Amino acid sequence: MKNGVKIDRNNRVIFVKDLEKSFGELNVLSGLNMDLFKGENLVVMGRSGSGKSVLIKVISGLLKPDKGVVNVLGQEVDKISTEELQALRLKIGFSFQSSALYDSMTVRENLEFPLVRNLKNIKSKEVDKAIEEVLENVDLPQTINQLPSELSGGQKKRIGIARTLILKPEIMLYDEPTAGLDPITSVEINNLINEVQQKYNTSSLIITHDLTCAKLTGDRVAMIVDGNFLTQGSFDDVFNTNDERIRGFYNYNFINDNTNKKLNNFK
Ligand SMILES: Nc1ncnc2c1ncn2[C@@H]1O[C@H](COP(=O)(O)OP(=O)(O)OP(=O)(O)O)[C@@H](O)[C@H]1O
Repeated sequence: MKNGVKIDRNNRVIFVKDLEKSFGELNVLSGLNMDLFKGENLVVMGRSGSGKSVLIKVISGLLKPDKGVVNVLGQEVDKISTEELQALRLKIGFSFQSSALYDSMTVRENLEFPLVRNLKNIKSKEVDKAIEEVLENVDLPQTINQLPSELSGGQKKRIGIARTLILKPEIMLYDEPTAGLDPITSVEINNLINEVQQKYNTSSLIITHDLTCAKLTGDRVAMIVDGNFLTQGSFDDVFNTNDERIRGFYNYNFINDNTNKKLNNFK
């Protein structure tokens, strides 16, 4: 148990079995198996082009698998209707690098948008309450009337996460949550990911190259090599290995990012 978070290993919110996905001659995922348990943060790492984003896209129904089972909250994403998939997606929060805020809208308007678009009958009092609550939870209530241009990179990221959380998703998918942030802000975002896990009881899949992020947020870390998870376990279990493919990933990360190294030693 991490920070009072309970992981229910009898409840798999996502399970992927023997997943295969190719593009022409390129085999990206070849028989991948994955479980995400209720309340768990699972970090998926792997070299650029190893198929991490493809995995997220298959799980969210944006790409069809060639073979295998992809079950999300009890439903097989490639077998359900478009309407069912839309309803399922409402239970999944996407925090992608591309999910930028609308520049011409205030923080309030940015947060209001997903609510009124997805919950047609919501009353304005409920909207106000939800906005207030989510801003408290990301620790930015004072920004409510500001424009994105008036926020720091870290604040924008927090509001982006708030915009996802406002629909109270059961699963969060984070794609490179700390990319482009300075090391201190990255640690703040990592802490926020853990707070979200606690406060919203979400299960999260976190795709990252950032070892500090993996160490701080991951209850379990999995490494994709050659289209499948080569290994998975605690951060220390995964990286405490002589396997050159994993040692290489680890060493390369530190050689190329001394700040991460300092932060990691600091923990
Ligand atoms: N729609 C597509 N059509 C053709 N090839 C694709 C498509 N989507 C992904 N690929 C290929 O699949 C491979 C895996 O891509 P993916 O984006 O999943 O990598 P990644 O592990 O997320 O990389 P990065 O860490 O750089 O984001 C790449 O070689 C990519 O070019």
